[in-house]
Amino acid sequence: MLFTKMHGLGNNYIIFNLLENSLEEQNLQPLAKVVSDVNFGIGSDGMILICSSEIADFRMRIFNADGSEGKNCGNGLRCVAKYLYDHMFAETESFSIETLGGVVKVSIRSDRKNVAHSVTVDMGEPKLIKGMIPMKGEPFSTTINETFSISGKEYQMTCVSMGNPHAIIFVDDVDDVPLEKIGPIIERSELFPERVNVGVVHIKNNEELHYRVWERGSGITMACGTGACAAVVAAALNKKLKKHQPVRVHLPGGDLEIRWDENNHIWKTGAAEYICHGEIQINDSLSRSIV
Ligand SMILES: N[C@H](CCC[C@H](N)C(=O)O)C(=O)O
Repeated sequence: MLFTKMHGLGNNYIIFNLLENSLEEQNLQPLAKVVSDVNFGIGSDGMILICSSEIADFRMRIFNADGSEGKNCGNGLRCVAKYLYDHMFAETESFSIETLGGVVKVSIRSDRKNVAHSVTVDMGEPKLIKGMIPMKGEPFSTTINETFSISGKEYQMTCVSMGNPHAIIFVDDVDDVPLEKIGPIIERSELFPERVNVGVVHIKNNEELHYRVWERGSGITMACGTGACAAVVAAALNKKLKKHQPVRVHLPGGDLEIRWDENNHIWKTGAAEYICHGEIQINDSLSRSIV
């Protein structure tokens, strides 16, 4: 099976294009763990399938490194958009992609230096009520800087869904937080029935913030596009940043520009790059591990 490995700010995915591979979509979920596992597969933060859609121009499915299916993936969307445009599946620079978290609109543009494409994605509207995150509690209430005690430690969290769930914690220094310790504890807390992505945020000034993530199903990654959107929403909800202004989000893998617009849509602009193309043989040992 042919694949393309791409990344958005270091958050990297193995992409299988089912528009040109005659692959059975439903049989591929177990492959996510195998291709993500460096010891056995190609090594990545997860796997993405490009599929046909009944309601949009294309459809994207995203699987985390542990094989769980995510409902959205901001960095993955930019990679898929660039791939579809570069490989002429998309005839125009703007098109729509269906995800489990909803349909998003993407637009490709060469960046100012005309060196590499940057991709702008309309990530749609953030969901703020507990029932939509989803998380335990009164389903129509929001979680803004609420204190929760998890495994004996208190965390002040603001929770946002960008089609996938994010718990945001404001800190003085994102690098001074043992995210590899608290991430899995919060991710698997009974507060979140579908688990949660955990992000720590430091507001640098009124136009910039730093963000680090422990991703649901993948652990620490270099960047998280939906998480960066959730971080900007949480900062505005906590009146740490003004709504509607562009915010530069600094992640370990690079920067994203995020804007929460006047129509309640979140816009994300950033790069998407190729890493390699290749072919994976579904031989006996591999097929044994994916059936
Ligand atoms: N781990 C996430 C999916 C990947 C999201 C992230 N890579 C992004 O760029 O948004 C989840 O299970 O919700």
